[in-house]
Amino acid sequence: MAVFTAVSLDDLTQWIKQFPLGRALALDGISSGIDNSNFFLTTERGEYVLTIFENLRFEQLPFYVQLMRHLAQQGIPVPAPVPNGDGELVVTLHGKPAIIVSRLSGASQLDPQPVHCAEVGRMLARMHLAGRDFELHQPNLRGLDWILATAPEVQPFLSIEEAALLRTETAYQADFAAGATYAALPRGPVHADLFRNNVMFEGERLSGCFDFYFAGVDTWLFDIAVTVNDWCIDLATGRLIDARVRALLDAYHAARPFTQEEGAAWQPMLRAGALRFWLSRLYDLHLPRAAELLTPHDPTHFERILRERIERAAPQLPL
Ligand SMILES: Nc1ncnc2c1ncn2[C@@H]1O[C@H](COP(=O)(O)OP(=O)(O)OP(=O)(O)O)[C@@H](O)[C@H]1O
Ligand SMILES: N[C@@H](CCO)C(=O)O
Repeated sequence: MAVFTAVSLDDLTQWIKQFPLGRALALDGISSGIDNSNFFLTTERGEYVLTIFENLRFEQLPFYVQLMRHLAQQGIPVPAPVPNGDGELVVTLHGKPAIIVSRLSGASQLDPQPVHCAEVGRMLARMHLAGRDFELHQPNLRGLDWILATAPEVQPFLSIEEAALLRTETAYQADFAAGATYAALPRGPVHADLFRNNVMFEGERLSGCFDFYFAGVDTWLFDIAVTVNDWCIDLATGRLIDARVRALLDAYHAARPFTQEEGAAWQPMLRAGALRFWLSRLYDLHLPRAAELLTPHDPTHFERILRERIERAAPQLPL
């Protein structure tokens, strides 16, 4: 279940009048998702998604919502937020921040083939380029600073082997991020959570991506590493599947060519992407928020991926 705030069609009768969407005709709770309450909303004007934010506050939302608007305006297939009559994108519903966005067509592709990975790579490159002139700035809130602050908090819950891996990898990433190669990497707004469940396909064509609530400014390569670590692996072992990696990277490179520095940073960045999700999953498992309602994701999946990336070289970036 993933509707934490109950909303009925009756609740929307007055509320929806602030939007240029006509009357609300149907409202269906969406069962997937672990952070927010989401509903498919049909109005006289079309199909939308209503999101009520359960954890993010008003002041935390402009970066994410404006970024979606900016990207949608540039033709990237992301949900477009609908402004109300006063031009506001985030409004109150049942005392919580809420938005209405356009509904994307398609369905998740949970068994991706190289053709799907190529679509994801092409879209990610276009998204990075389209974000270059986005004016708001927020760092990646799950970046290195967060990793360095959070690792000590989970250390007491770990086995000796896990604790050693977390310590050595955190030190490795801090060292890598202090170097000249890292400093030269191109940066901008990144999605930072572009997993299979956040992308829609119609057949072999990518029809959209969503869930921008981990977006922030970081290196583009970090975003690519996070994406490859989910789309291009054998889920059971975490091992990279070369044909998928090649397809994703070649398609990305065709739209936004990689730099020499990115080539040099690729292997460490794949490790950074794995470390970030291993740590957030460890944190959610061992230090859940008081109001956490759903089962946390399995951290050992990303521990396996991290060990794999350390032990086995990944295909190089095309340069
Ligand atoms: N704009 C959209 N168009 C079509 N479907 C959408 C849209 N936004 C969300 N959905 C659907 O709602 C589901 C939940 O959305 P989302 O993943 O953003 O929720 P969440 O609670 O933030 O999830 P999580 O944090 O677990 O990824 C998605 O899996 C998707 O099926
Ligand atoms: N993609 C994250 C969940 C938050 O969206 C994970 O797999 O840990």
